[in-house]
Order: sequence, then structure tokens, then C-alpha cells
Amino acid sequence: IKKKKLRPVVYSLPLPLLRHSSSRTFQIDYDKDCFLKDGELFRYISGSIHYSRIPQYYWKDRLLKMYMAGLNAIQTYVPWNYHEPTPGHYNFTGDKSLEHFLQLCNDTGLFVILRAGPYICGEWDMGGLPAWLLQKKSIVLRSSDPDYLASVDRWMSVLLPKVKPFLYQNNGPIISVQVENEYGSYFACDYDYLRHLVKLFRYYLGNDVVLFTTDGAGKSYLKCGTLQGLYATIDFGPGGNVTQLFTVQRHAEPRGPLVNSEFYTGWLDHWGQKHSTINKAFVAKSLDEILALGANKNMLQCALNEFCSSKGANSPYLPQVTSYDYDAPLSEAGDPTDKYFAIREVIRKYKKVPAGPVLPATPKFAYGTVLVKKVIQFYNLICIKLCFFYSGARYDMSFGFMLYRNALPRNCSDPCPLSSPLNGVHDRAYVTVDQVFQGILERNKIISINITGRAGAQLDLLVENTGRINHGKDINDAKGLVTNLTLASDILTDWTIFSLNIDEVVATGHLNKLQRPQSPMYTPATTVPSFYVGAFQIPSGIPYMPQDTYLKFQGWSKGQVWINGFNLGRYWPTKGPQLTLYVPAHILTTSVPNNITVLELERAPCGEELNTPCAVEFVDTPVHWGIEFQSLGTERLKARPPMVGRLGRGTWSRPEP
Ligand SMILES: CCCCNC(=S)N1C[C@H](O)[C@@H](O)[C@@H](O)[C@H]1CO
Repeated sequence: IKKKKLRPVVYSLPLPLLRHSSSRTFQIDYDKDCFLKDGELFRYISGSIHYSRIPQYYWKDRLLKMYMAGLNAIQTYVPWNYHEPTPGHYNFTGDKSLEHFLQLCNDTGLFVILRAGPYICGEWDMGGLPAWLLQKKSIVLRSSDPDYLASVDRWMSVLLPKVKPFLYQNNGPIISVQVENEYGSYFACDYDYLRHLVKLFRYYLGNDVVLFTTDGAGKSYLKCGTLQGLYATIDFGPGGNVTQLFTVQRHAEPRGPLVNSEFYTGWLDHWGQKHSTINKAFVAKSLDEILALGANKNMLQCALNEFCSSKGANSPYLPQVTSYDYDAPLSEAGDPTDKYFAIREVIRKYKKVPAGPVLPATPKFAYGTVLVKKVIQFYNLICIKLCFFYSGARYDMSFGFMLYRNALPRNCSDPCPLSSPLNGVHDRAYVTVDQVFQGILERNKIISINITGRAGAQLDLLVENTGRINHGKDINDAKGLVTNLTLASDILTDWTIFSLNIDEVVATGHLNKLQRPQSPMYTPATTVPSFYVGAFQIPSGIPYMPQDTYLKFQGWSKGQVWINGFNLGRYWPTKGPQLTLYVPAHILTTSVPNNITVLELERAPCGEELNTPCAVEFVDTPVHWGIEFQSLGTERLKARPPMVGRLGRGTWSRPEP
């Protein structure tokens, strides 16, 4: 039999990197209190950039801008749930190609400080831990819980072998790897867990790589966050006494380099709170003090975006906004700000800053108003094949919506109270009876509403996950109806649960083909969660088109939006402060009309009953500090005064461990 010629199996390996180990070294010198790179004193001035929040299309642009700022390193988180969305299934392709990102850092001449988790915080859903861990209701996250550790072991057996070829010792850019994240701020204080992680990281990465921890600049944090064999670093923002703050690090590390792993150049935003800003001069002054001490430092340099819905929340429950603007030196669109140039001038005092022009802000284009029309109410989606029936099984939809359906067990011609006595709506439930809107139940805020309907009428609760708590003891943040509801004195049971991945529905393009309302039960009410679709053509032949833009929802309430199937995230202008969504150019096209799909959950400013057309608007400047009063138009909240909070973290007092 003719031997079948075996074709070489070609793997899509990342760009070639010398895989063999080299003579390169990166170490800590405890005599000279510094890092040594190939035996020479080395101090890093690093900037945070989260590859998981930037389309691959823009990685090079952002990295070059960070390089031109004078940084010699970047710091990035690896969100576990970004790469293992369901147990045992991994994705490191496209915008998730960590290896490609690491190669680009290498090519750009930037070293990498890799914050490998398994927990990362980072205003990311559940701090990067996958929601499917919560299928074990009693799991103790970030501990020696055997089920948690088994999942961590499996995840690290996939991640760390991918990381190893990119270590500096192997001719890669990674000079150090962070284990866990601010563990000292967590209640468990489980040293066996940290020991387990050290063994795991050493097993896969070897004994040469510098492993470190990061904790708030307080002895109480270092107590449970540090471990022998992991170099202890701290984080603090501007406004403190840097010499005094570094004495805290010296409690854990009497010798070795001073390191601030998170110097806050801005701060995070929550829906309904004022936009956080920190004055650039304030930042520059503190940065100067830190660098004058010879310390190593990482700062949040590059703002980012939360496409899809991986945004986290803080406790007491406050979901974070879609944009990770953070008032960072590089904006969410990658535009250098005044703060960027102020920081660059400080760095110039301590090291050579690359000559040549800084890459300019990318051009933005205001494509103008685009009409959209209502095509289907959310509940009618259930009949589309993408729906799933979950007969009460504990299914924690990682992202998106769950629909809970029941029949009214009693006649509520006179209003009956529908309540969540144990505050178990996680996080917002849009309530209808026979498709007639009744109201909204909201975690921590609205735990009872009155509803009306005849016995046996169809009660629907569309439950929205607005982000899992990513910091502190409440990160076991399961979603859906996590405790019973009552209708008057009845406990409602036997729900039919639909868990719908809206991204999949939108990606089918089916909604954009719908020409008119799809159901005899269709009501023109503008207050039932509904999909609106539209399209707009960007003329071809115009140089440099398409360009970045921002999408504005004047008069809309709350929802999500997709363009050409790309999930741009949540809008919530009635809460603010973010009033526009960044739209990166690469999701737009000039060759065919661009599709817009809007899921408005509350009230649209348009429709038959209002006799007004529905529209959204593409503008060329972002608004991060406003709020949209439905009737009153836009009022700009006064920009927040520079925040000087404890540890420079703004007004948030860090929860004690
Ligand atoms: C209000 C609590 C904020 C918790 N987060 C804190 S302290 N931070 C430290 C944390 O390590 C980092 O990932 C970020 O989450 C940062 C805030 O941007």
C-alpha cells in the first residue's frame, strides 16, 4: 500500500520567538535594592493596558503611544473568564490572542509585567473568575477549596505553558509575573492557597522568573497578601507621602526594589455616580516624587473599553460603566491627553524619551443621525430557535439575560405586590404581565412593585446581569432570581427559565431582516424591552474612511447596542455619567450598509404612540460626565473636583480585609 504522504500539520504559532532558554536574566538584587536585567541595574516605568479591553486592531497603536510616552514596560491582566468561557473550552484567538499581544509588546520594545491571576479584580466581571465556578453554590473562591483549586490547576495548565516562551529568560518580554491580586484585601487569608499558586507558577514557569504580589499600602493588607517566595509590592495613588507609603512595603520587603504596582492616574466610574477625574498636575507631582526615590512604578496609562459585557461591579452593589475611561493619560479611543504629555515630561527627567512625534489622536467622524425602527419585543424572541429551556436547573448565565416565566397564581385585578423579600433579583428585572409593562425590580433599590393581571396571565421577568462584583467578599455574585419572589402572600415557584445569549441572536442578523412588529401580541408601548434596527451607509472612496466615532442615545433610557454584530456594550443615559459609546473604526465598513441593533430595556423616546421617529446619533466627541433627564434634556454634572482620598484612591475607602 503506497504510504500516504503525511502533510505537515501547520499550527498557527505566534510570530517566531526563540524558544530555547538564553543567557538573559532578570532578577532582584537585595543588596542594591533594585532589579537587575542581564546583571545591570534596571528600573521599570510601566503603564497598564488591558488587551482584553482593546480590539487587536488597535493594540499596536496603543503600545506605540505608550512607548513614545517614555515607558519601558507595560502591565496587563489575564482575565480567566475571557479565555475559558465554559469549563474546559479555551479561546486565545483574534482579540483574545494573548500570545500575539505579547509578541507585539516584544516587537515594540516594551517589557511586560504579566498579572496572571487567577483573580485579577480590574473592574472586570467577578474579578476575572469564571461565573461557572458558582455552579457549586458553596464554593469558597480564592481559597484552598478543592473544587476551586481543581479549576485553577486546569486553567493554569493551559495558560502558563503559553506564557513561558515569552519570559525574558526565553528571549521574550515578560520580566515578572504577578500571582493573585491584592489578596490581602480578601477575607480568606488562606496561605495554603497562595502556597499552592507559588508551586503551580514555579512548576510551569521555572525558578528564574520574578513572581510578585500587589497589595494596598497598609500593613493590614500585607499581612494576608504576601508570602515568602513572592516579592511583595504595593499600590497607591497620588496625594500621599510617597516615602512614608514605601515604608509600608519595607515591612514586607526590608530589601529589594521599591515598587508601586498601581499608581492611579484616574479612577473608575459607576453608573449614576459623577465621572472620576484626577488633576494632571497632581498626578505629575506624585509621579515625580516616586521616580525621584528610584522606585519602579506602574500606572494606569491606557483607557479602555468594555465591549461585550464583561464589566464588573463594586459592593454595595454598583455596576461600573461601559467605558474604562479612568481619566487615563490615553483616552478610551487611544488619544493622548494633556495628562499623557505631563507624565511624559516627568519621565523625561529620569530617562530618555523616544524622539519623534507622538502618534496623534485617531480621527473621529460624526456620521450623524441614523433612524432605527422597532421590530420585535424581547419576549417574542423566545420562539426563535436560539432560546433554551432550563427547567429551574441552576444555570448561571455568564453574560446577558435570563427570562423567568410563570402564570399568575391569583387574580390581581386590584394591584398585588410582587416582591423580592431577600433582595434576590440580580440585578434588574423588567416585569410584564401578558406583555404589558408593570415596572422594574432592582437589586438593593426596588424590591417590590405592584402588578395587575388576571389569574393565569403570563408573568415575565426579564432579568439583566449588570455585572458581577469584582472586589471583596461578595464576588460570589450569582445572577438571575437568586431567592424567591412573592406575589402578595404566595411564594412563586416552578418558573420556566430561558437563558438567552443575545449576542448570538444579534449575530444571526435575523433581527435586521425583520421588517415590522412580529407578533399579534405586539403592543406599541415604548416601555416593553424591544429591539430596534437600522442601517447606515458610509460612502466609499473617501480617504481614511471609516473612522472612529461615538454613539449617542439622546432621550433613550437603558439598553445595549451592536454594530455589525459587534457588542458595543451598555448605554444608560438616564443614569450617566457616560453618555456616549466609543465605536472603533474597524467594526465599520464602507462596502455595505452598517447594521445597528439596539435593545432598549425601558423607554424609547419614539414610536407610534409618541408619533416621533426613533434615532441614534454618531458624534465625534465623547461625553463622560453627563446625565440624560428624559424630559429635561442633558444636564452636565459639574466635573468632579480632583479627588484626594485615602491612598489617593479617590473617595472610595478600601474595605478592611
Ligand atoms: C471601590 C473598590 C475598588 C476596588 N479596586 C481597587 S482597590 N483597585 C486595585 C485593583 O488591584 C485593581 O485591579 C483595580 O480594581 C483598582 C481600582 O481601579
